[in-house]
Amino acid sequence: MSAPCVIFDLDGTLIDSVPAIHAVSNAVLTDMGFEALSLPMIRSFVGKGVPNLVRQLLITSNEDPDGPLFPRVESALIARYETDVDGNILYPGVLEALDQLADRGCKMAICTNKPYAPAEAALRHVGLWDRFDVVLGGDSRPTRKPDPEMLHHCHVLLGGGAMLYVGDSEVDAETAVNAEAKFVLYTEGYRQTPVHEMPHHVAFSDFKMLPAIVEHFEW
Ligand SMILES: O=C(O)COP(=O)(O)O
Ligand SMILES: [Mg+2]
Repeated sequence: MSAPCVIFDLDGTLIDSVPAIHAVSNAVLTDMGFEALSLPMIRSFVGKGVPNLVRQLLITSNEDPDGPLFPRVESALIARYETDVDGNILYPGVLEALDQLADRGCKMAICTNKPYAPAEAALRHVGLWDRFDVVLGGDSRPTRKPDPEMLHHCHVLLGGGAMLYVGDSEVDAETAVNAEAKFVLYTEGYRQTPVHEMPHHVAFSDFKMLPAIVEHFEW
């Protein structure tokens, strides 16, 4: 069988981006006179894109998520999101795993709910920008995950054929179910649900394991 395409989620899958999102969120909140929030709390807001993050920041700050503060917080957050990239940290073994998958002939893509521009900035920061054939962000398509359209579109842009989707969260598992895609769960990201309660085909905790999972996947 020819090498499958491998489509990756970004936040909590290839990079630990919560330190960056935490710093950006707290800079925006404190600039506006609100209290800073803890890192675990911010982590629980990541996975559904910027609109959800902004809503959660406002709700936690006792503000109306549908009120006039929404666009102000959203634009302040997006402005910083692209520049404050230092807190994006590559998970161990990712580069080596991507090298091995590329050597095996796998086409690879990113399908993230993070908007495209900060996704590009984070990928450049960790040295991954030139590793992917396609990058789609949360604002690249009319809808975002868990709507399957984004994953389907990414797959089409890669040229179709056998495909594995690799992600860390409940949103990714739901997207894979909606897309009827084979889902490989990275267990060390931001999920809040026990692994056995998340629909997945294979789970792994160390990127060293990923090339063998792709090689021996039972279709
Ligand atoms: O920005 C987010 O909310 C999540 O991004 P992800 O889809 O890469 O996990
Ligand atoms: Mg994720």
